[in-house]
Amino acid sequence: MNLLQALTKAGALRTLDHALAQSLRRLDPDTPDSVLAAAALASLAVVDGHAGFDPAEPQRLVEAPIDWPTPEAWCQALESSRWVACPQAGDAESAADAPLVFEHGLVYLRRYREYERRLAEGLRRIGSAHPHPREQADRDHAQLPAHLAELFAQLFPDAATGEDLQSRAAGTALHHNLLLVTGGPGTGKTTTITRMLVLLVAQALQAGTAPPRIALAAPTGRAAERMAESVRNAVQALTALGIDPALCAHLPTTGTTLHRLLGTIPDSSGFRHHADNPLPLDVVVVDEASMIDLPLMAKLVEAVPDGARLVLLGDPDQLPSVEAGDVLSGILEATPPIGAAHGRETHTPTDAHTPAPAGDPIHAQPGTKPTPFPARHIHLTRGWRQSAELDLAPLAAAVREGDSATALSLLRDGELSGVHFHEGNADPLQTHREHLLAHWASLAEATDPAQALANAARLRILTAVREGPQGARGLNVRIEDLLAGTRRGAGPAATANRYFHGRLLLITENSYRHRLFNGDIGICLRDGGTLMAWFPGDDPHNPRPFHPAALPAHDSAFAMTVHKAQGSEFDEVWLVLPERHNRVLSRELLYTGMTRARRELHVAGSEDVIREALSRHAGRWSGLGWRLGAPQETLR
Ligand SMILES: Nc1ncnc2c1ncn2[C@@H]1O[C@H](COP(=O)(O)OP(=O)(O)OP(=O)(O)O)[C@@H](O)[C@H]1O
Repeated sequence: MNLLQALTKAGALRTLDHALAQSLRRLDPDTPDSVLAAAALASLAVVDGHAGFDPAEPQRLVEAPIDWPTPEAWCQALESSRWVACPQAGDAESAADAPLVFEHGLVYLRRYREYERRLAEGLRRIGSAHPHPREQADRDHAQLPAHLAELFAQLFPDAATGEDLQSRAAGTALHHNLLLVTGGPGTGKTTTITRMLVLLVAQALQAGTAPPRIALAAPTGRAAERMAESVRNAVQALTALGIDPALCAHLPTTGTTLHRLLGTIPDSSGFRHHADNPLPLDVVVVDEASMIDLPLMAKLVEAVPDGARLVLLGDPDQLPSVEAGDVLSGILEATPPIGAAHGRETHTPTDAHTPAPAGDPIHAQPGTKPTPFPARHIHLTRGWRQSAELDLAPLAAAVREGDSATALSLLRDGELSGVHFHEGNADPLQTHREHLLAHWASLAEATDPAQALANAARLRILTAVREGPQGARGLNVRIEDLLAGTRRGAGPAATANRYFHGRLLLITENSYRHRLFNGDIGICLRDGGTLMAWFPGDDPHNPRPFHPAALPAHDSAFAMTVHKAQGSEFDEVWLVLPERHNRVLSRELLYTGMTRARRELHVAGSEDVIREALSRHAGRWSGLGWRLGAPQETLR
């Protein structure tokens, strides 16, 4: 049995992966089996979130016992195949007639390799333009013109200590066009960026130029809404600090999704804004950057005009994007954080104003220094969001570090306020039925869709997996059956009566036509005789109604996977882990699930599964870090 047959027999491939391999075989019957299998696996890798596939570690993609070729033999077959391009340089476009690219140890579908190349090129373009050439000598706020230095001190009273990373971030942002601000929940990313925006406005007004055109964006509607709300709160706090309200008035008060920002085109994955029709903006601030996949980030970066700023905010310890990429990790690999950041690398770049000409960082001539990636990164570590109700920080830190002994002891001690461990409980829907059901049943009492959507965010079951007894799909079916039982004159089972008053829905594919996107959550409400599904719109007070039959692909959302919950927060989270280890479990998954909780966290799972999950990283295959010139030791 050859490799492709073995993969098919093991059920490892999707129809699409197999079809790709078969079409190459039809075009050239002499194509070696290992090349056909690599094509199928490169296609499969994308749905698993990878940019490409590593023939040296096929077991990471397919767990079934397969007699894999040796990496050397596989690489050799790939390099000599007519279907596989092996570009000479990371920034060279690959041959259009080869559907596969083999580069730096990864086999890519050409389209994804090109996204990666274009993204790297776009990031370098943004980062290497200097916002204010005449100020290039100014390295930090200490050298700001007096009027700005005064405002800076007002905005960042702790700056004088020299230890305050928030002021470092803002000071850096004044002089660099590509900035990454990372940190866990509540470390002040949005607060810092709001203050930085005030500085940029003041800088422009002082120079007698128009205030910068600023956009706040995020990958999902909910995340965009949360970001705008945080900015509005931060602005309020500034007004209280005595900052001139006229400056704050130039800041945006609403957020938008990346799709909306770029301008969706019905029934197309292209956008209205691109390199030839760039965004009419001077500053683009994007939150939840860890959720952005490779194609979307490439399109965003290409649409950022020359000379504009791009600020990416995110939590690098969260799960990578559901779709192909792990883009934020790749960028961070090439951009170590500036300044002291507990437990992380410290690095103060000396290249702050070295112009960074375009060029291949990897294949530079011997003796020449690779061009440093022209981005700046500040990692914020101090948690500012004090909640008397939920003391999550010590647990989140242990999970992030993969320290299962500490995580388990914190969970078992029960001393963290708001954190509850249901050890060995595989079915909270059984053990805590009344409490959980009371919440979902109450959703049917709302008559106002905006209120119903807000209430829905009070509690959520989050799962690691979709299938199986602890999977989101099975739990939703059971919850719907239970709810059908609680409704008066329930009639047919909920499963038969798919759309019922109070049903929560989760969109599972992007629909540009509806402006509904993967991960959006809505609620079915009956108004008179008509049942409509309501989803958040641009204005949180005015959700948009859809006829359920007209919706793009969707599921129920009483329980949902942690992956789908990225970018959302819920007052009470029930994190339900599978009984047995599953390869999707990782420390990033647990960390992301736990940090979705605002007031109360319940974890249901066993010691073995938690230990196993914390021993694994949710790493993805990606060549972005390498392409951006990351040092070998920082590449995952
Ligand atoms: N320097 C500061 N001084 C006082 N309070 C601060 C400071 N920085 C942030 N905060 C407060 O901490 C809270 C969280 O800040 P912010 O929303 O900016 O964090 P974040 O990192 O963007 O959080 P998330 O990732 O959850 O969106 C806010 O209430 C904010 O007012």
